[in-house]
Amino acid sequence: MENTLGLEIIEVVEQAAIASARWMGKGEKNTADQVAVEAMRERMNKIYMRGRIVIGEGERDDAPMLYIGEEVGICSREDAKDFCNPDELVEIDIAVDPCEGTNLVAYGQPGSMAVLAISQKGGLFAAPDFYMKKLAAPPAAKGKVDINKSATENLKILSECLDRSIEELVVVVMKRERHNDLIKEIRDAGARVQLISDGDVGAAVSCGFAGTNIHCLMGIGAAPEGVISAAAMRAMGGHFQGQLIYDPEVVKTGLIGESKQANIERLNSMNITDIDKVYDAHELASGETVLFAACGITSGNLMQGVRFFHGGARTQSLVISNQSKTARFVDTIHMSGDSKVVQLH
Ligand SMILES: O=C(COP(=O)(O)O)[C@@H](O)[C@H](O)[C@H](O)[C@H](O)COP(=O)(O)O
Ligand SMILES: [Mn+2]
Ligand SMILES: [Mn+2]
Repeated sequence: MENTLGLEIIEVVEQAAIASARWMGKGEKNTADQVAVEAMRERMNKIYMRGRIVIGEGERDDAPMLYIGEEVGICSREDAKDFCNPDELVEIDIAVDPCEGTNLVAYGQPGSMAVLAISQKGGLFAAPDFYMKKLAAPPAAKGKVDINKSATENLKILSECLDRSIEELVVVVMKRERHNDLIKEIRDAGARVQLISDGDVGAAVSCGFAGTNIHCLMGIGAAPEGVISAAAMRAMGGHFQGQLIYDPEVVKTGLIGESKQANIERLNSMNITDIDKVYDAHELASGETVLFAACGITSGNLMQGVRFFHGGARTQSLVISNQSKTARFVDTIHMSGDSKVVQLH
């Protein structure tokens, strides 16, 4: 699966990032999102595959979505039998966030990306559009930190695993009212907090790499983003745990359904009966092959954002594969038809 898809999915995230980056700093988050969705869909539909979107986006804010259940790829077309041999066909599931950090793009802030995760059919947890409590940490702390432990305990464990003092640790937390106590606890324990307004996929994946100066992600973000983050961490051997949050009182933003009871019923109707289950990366991204691909829209810890020149653009992407055990950074110059200049820097 990886060999045939690897290069093409880079182009999928590249095209989404380029489209969205044209709206960087324009204050129009829905447009930045919509153009990314359209570019991602258009490029995915040119791939020789039968793909199904298991995680799309847009339910929360009526954004234009690659909708859940949407079939993508040449081999999903009605006339697919003319091009695709069913015996050779691999059916894949895809989780997408064409513009992760729409606010970041709209306001020209760092850390936005076009991102997706791919696995065999059934290989990605079809997370509902709920919130998720998350804990991400470097490979050295995998299975040692635990979302059921307090932040203070986890920081002690992390400090031992990474062989550095708690004061030398940086924990990313989304700046939300719901995290006020968590932030205080982390600071009281001696660690430093990096507050982000949006974009917890980038923060989670940053924990997987030494040298990003991010050692942990704690707190509550969205569940779909949790699955995409888990795919990356599964592929690179980092720690990721997620627990669905269904009580609006905990989330505080109010964007989580009408009531706790209604949310529980919704989860049950989706066959999620163990509603407090803590999922690890292998459960959220359980397929034999897991691929994660992202392309920077605005620059962040992991990737540079899109840089335009005379109609062309330069992008930086990251593809992580559990099969080849690679984290591949891809730097691409996209030349427009009549480029007079192919800009190197
Ligand atoms: O920041 C985020 C926004 O994602 P997007 O809508 O694709 O631009 C995500 O990274 C967060 O995980 C999540 O969506 C957020 O925490 C949920 O929103 P909020 O209610 O503002 O906390
Ligand atoms: Mn997102
Ligand atoms: Mn998004």
